[in-house]
This record gives sequence, C-alpha cells and structure tokens, in this order.
Amino acid sequence: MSDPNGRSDHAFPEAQREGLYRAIFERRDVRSQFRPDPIPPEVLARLLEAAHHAPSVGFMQPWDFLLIDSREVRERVHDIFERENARAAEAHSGERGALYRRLKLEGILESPLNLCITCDRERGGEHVLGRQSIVEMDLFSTCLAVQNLWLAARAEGIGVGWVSILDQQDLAEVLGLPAHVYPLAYLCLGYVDDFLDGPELARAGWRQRLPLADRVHGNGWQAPPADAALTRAVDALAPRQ
Ligand SMILES: Cc1cc2c(cc1C)N(C[C@H](O)[C@H](O)[C@H](O)COP(=O)(O)O)c1[nH]c(=O)[nH]c(=O)c1N2
Repeated sequence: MSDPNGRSDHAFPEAQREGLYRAIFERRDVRSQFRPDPIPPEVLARLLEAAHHAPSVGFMQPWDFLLIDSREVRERVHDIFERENARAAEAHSGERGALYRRLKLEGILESPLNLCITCDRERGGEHVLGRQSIVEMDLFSTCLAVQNLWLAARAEGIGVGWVSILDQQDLAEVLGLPAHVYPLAYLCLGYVDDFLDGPELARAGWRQRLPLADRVHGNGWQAPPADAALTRAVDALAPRQ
C-alpha cells in the first residue's frame, strides 16, 4: 500500500531515510585522509555485521573477512601495489600519464587497518540456488558485502579505500589463501581528517560522473520506456556531483 506521493506503508521515517541517502551520496573512496587512530572493536564489529547481512546468491554467504593489522603484511601488499601500479602507469602517456602518476591510489600503510574480503568459490557445495546459470554470482554477492561495509563505515565516520591495483596471485600468496578462495576486495580502513565532497578522480580531472539520464533505458537497450513520464522523472533528477 502507498500514499498519494508514492510513500509505502513500510517506508522508514524521513530522518532515517535521509541518513541512508546521506551515507550513499557522501561515501567516498579514501586514499590519503587517514588518521592513525585505531577503530574500536565494537565499531569494527558493526561494520562486519553490516557486511555479513548483504544479500547473496542462494544465501551462499561466500565471504570471509581478513583483518590485516600487521605492518609486515601491509608492507608486502604495498610492494605488490607498487609493482602493479608502475605497470598500470605504462598504459598512459603524455599529460594523461603525468596525471596518472600524480594520483594517490592507495592508503595501505597510512590506514590503521587493511581488510581483505574474499569469496570462497566452493562454499555452499556444487548446486547453489541461483548460481547454475551465471557462475560469477558468488563474486557479485561478495561485492554487495563490500558496499554494505562501505556505507556503514561512512555512517560511522570511517573512511574506506578499495585498492585493486594488485596482482591477485601475489596477494593470495601473501595472505595464504587456499586456491578456491578469491581475494575480491582489498580495503584500507580508518578514521579520516575529512571526507572530500566529491570523487577524488573527478576533482583531479581524471573522469567525471556520467549523467544519470543517459544511463536509463526502457524495454531494451536504448529503447524508450513504455511510460514516458518515467523518463521525464529521471531527466528531472538534479545531477549529483
Ligand atoms: C571495484 C573497485 C575497485 C577500485 C575502486 C572502486 C571499486 C568499486 N576504487 C575507487 C574508485 O576510484 C572510486 O570509487 C571512484 O573514483 C568514485 O569515487 P567515490 O568512491 O565516489 O569517492 C579505487 N580507487 C583507488 O584509488 N585505487 C584503486 O585501486 C581502486 N580500485
């Protein structure tokens, strides 16, 4: 049931809804604003609980959370990043290459805690409900745990940075992962001096947010929706940063 302005009987009160949208729109990927202060265990527990309540294909819950606070391990991971980032930089030349080389793309050593969220590709056995047709659904499910944690962290005032410029084999070896456990997300966590008011890559001039209206299609790729009012509604959306 919904009221005339489309609000469901099950909607949260305005202030709670605002809190959720604030976490979504103010979440940032953090690389350089980390403070050294440790995250209290009870706060970290809330973040992991949020991650663990993500949806997952066939309720597989394929994720594990490796809490990495060893300086020695983080230095080994940072070495992997350095090698991979040097390789990635070779793909860009001229001004773009100079801009790439100026970008800070990790906070592995500055953040007080690193967190690797893995995906156990064998969890739930051979026939996981919903995974027969598209076998990557365990990876996609694990990504949702990452985003739950990322939004919960923003609500707690904790910064998160995802570092993917890493050789997966080398990372798996450093972390001692079994062959069937996929290192899906390597995250840097910590309190921050501040949250930027927009994506750092946009501020640096690397790439801007695409207009939402161009991303919305109807009943097929670039087909119009049946109800033109829907398109007008999306077009009317104020472009966010
Ligand atoms: C799967 C995946 C992987 C990465 C990222 C994100 C995601 C989703 N991002 C962060 C990314 O650059 C950032 O999300 C966008 O620039 C948008 O900025 P906000 O997250 O809105 O601040 C990211 N950032 C970075 O500095 N180094 C990295 O290796 C990565 N890798």
